[in-house]
Amino acid sequence: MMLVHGGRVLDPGHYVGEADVLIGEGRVMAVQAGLAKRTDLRHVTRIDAEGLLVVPGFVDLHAHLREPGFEYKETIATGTAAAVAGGFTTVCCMPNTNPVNDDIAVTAWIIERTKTTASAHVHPIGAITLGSAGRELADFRALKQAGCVAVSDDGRPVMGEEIMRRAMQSAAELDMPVIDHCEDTRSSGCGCMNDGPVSRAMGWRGMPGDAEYRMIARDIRLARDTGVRLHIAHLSTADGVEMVRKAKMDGVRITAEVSPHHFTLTDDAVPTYGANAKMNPPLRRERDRAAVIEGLADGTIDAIATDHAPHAEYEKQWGMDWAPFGVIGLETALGLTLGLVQQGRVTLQRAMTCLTSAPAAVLGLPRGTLEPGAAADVTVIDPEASWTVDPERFRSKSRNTPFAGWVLKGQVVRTLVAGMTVYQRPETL
Ligand SMILES: NC(=O)N[C@@H](CC(=O)O)C(=O)O
Ligand SMILES: [Zn+2]
Ligand SMILES: [Zn+2]
Repeated sequence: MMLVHGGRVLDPGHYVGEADVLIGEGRVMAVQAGLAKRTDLRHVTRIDAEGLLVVPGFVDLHAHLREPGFEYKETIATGTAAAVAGGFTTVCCMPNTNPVNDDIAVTAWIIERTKTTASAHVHPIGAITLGSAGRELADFRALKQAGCVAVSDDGRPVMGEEIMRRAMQSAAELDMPVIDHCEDTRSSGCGCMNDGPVSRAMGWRGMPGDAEYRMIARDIRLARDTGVRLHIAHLSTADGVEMVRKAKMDGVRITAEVSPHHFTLTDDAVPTYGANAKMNPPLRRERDRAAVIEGLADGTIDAIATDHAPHAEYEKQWGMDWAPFGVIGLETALGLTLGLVQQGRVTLQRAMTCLTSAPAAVLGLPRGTLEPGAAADVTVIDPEASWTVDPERFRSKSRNTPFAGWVLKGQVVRTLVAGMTVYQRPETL
């Protein structure tokens, strides 16, 4: 048994206040004030959390762990090591690996690899179409049975309306969420950043915001027809937020996520950070950034997801036109999220909800909670600690972040997965 004592527990929806957390056999046994004083618990291993915040381990419902196939960018081992260093104890991994996770053999392989190499829970996401090529549906029933928690062709939008409709019908029957990378490639084409004054000033090809808008509009219509649970990935535009808000009011089963880079940066940052600020969807305008923050605050956007997308340094050196899209995010998500809290844009409770119980609820996972009986996945945070982002210290294999050198306030001190310490802040910081 183990006792995390003296901290301020913030378990969204269940418990907020000073309390001790008792852990046994990998599960939460009790969350209660005064446990540390009980004589029968005198000999239990203790973790001092005084002055610290104790929260459920974060759930990332959108990350790219790159294994199998792109082990030079990331592996399940390094990606989950980065996760727990960032306070995440559950990671859902996108299927754009090589081979694509469109087949139970790949799903089984990922789950097996997780057992032997991962420091966090990993839930695979299966592909919508074979090879994510947009032509033939994968076997969702088999993928679900093998352990996939959702389906997505993330990175490759499903352009064909008829195949997306059939995908949603099939997913609805199985009650599997469809995670939607909303991009109409007819307008985003070969762009490398947001279309607007900055792209024009730089002479870089733009990706207009309406590429997102058009796809969200189509898929809300299909979701309404099919009754599927539709989850919008990495929402980036004001118009997109408005559409999700309206669909929710209309009773469509829709949820959405935003990534820390989209609520922190705008396309004004692209000339400074270059390819390390190249991602899909691209950083947008200030109006869009304000809208996604507003959406987070009012519940239109359910969850914060990292879209951790590691790429090798040499690939990012190919420059704006040729570098692959994507930035890493597992190790900076907490600091950037707390930035919103420090600026008074969202409450601490809302921020923690968006990292824990809300993403778990989107996928129906029994995680992101400290309720007695739940797995003892616990993150201990020092909300006052300021630290400088140094990509050389990342656990991730990749370094592609625009936040190098940024000073963030709020740091993970310790992470437990199923009651075991899997990360501890290094002494020398
Ligand atoms: N977000 C990105 O810019 N890149 C992702 C794909 C994706 O999430 O669409 C990747 O796999 O690198
Ligand atoms: Zn995507
Ligand atoms: Zn992604």
